[in-house]
Amino acid sequence: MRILVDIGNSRCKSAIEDEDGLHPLETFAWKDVFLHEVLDRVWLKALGERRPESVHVSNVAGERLLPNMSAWCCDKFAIKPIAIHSVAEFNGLKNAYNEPETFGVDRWAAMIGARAQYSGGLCVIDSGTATTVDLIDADGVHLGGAILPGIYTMRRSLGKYTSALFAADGDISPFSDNTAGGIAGGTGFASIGAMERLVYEASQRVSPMTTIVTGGEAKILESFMRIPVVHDELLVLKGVSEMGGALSEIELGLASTCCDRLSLN
Ligand SMILES: Nc1ncnc2c1ncn2[C@@H]1O[C@H](COP(=O)(O)OP(=O)(O)O)[C@@H](O)[C@H]1O
Ligand SMILES: CC(C)(COP(=O)(O)O)[C@@H](O)C(=O)NCCC(=O)O
Ligand SMILES: [K+]
Repeated sequence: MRILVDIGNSRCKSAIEDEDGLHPLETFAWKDVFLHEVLDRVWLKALGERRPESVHVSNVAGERLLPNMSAWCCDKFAIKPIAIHSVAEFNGLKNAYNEPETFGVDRWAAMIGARAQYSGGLCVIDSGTATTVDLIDADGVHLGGAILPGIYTMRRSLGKYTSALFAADGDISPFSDNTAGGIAGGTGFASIGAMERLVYEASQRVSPMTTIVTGGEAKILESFMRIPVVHDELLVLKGVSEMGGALSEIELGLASTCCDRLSLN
């Protein structure tokens, strides 16, 4: 049994993976919490008497959360989480970046998760703190992607860079008679409109193509976009599972050893 983790710039998503598949755990906005309290409550409770063989992590939040998570895992499980990385090629998926390690590992995991489930051309949209759109042809060649602010981030940036505006998370409708509604609608449609245009551009290059949406804003995109999309909340974690599963026993043994604990002995 393994724990799979997706640390984004705002929230931490995780799941237990056992012989029955993936069991998603409670998502939390990690900047607002004491990590050990959340992990005690969420992970230990879900595990019961069980302990994971490994913890695999996709992390795009730098050093802000993972070191504390590692310390907690060493303390509770005597294992160190294994961070996965973007590489040039995995299971026939070819990274478009000349410097593959600079490609967001959550994007890489999402594409791998998509390819594990669908064949043919794929357009993968991951909308969270940032929104990313990545295009893969039927041969597994990644044709590149686009990055824009997520809806939540657009709203907060208006609050930050103007005197009179604020972050407004209301209903998305195109025309409003008040500031909050105007911000909610404008930023919502900025994202929805950008997605429709980028999916159009994608379909001019790759056809037929399945469009998959994931991330905290995926429900909004799914309900407003005027083109068929598949919504998969677990896309990144599924990719983490694929990549973690491909590590050799030796790599697993070395990487999951809890170094701090060993050095104490
Ligand atoms: N406290 C919070 N901080 C940031 N985002 C939040 C918070 N609470 C809810 N959200 C929502 O969660 C979304 C982030 O989704 P997610 O895909 O998990 O992002 P990331 O992978 O970038 O952490 C935001 O776009 C916003 O709608
Ligand atoms: C684009 C991202 C910030 C998205 O992060 P998220 O919204 O999931 O927190 C992340 O994938 C990242 O830091 N990427 C590195 C740059 C790149 O992919 O080109
Ligand atoms: K994202």
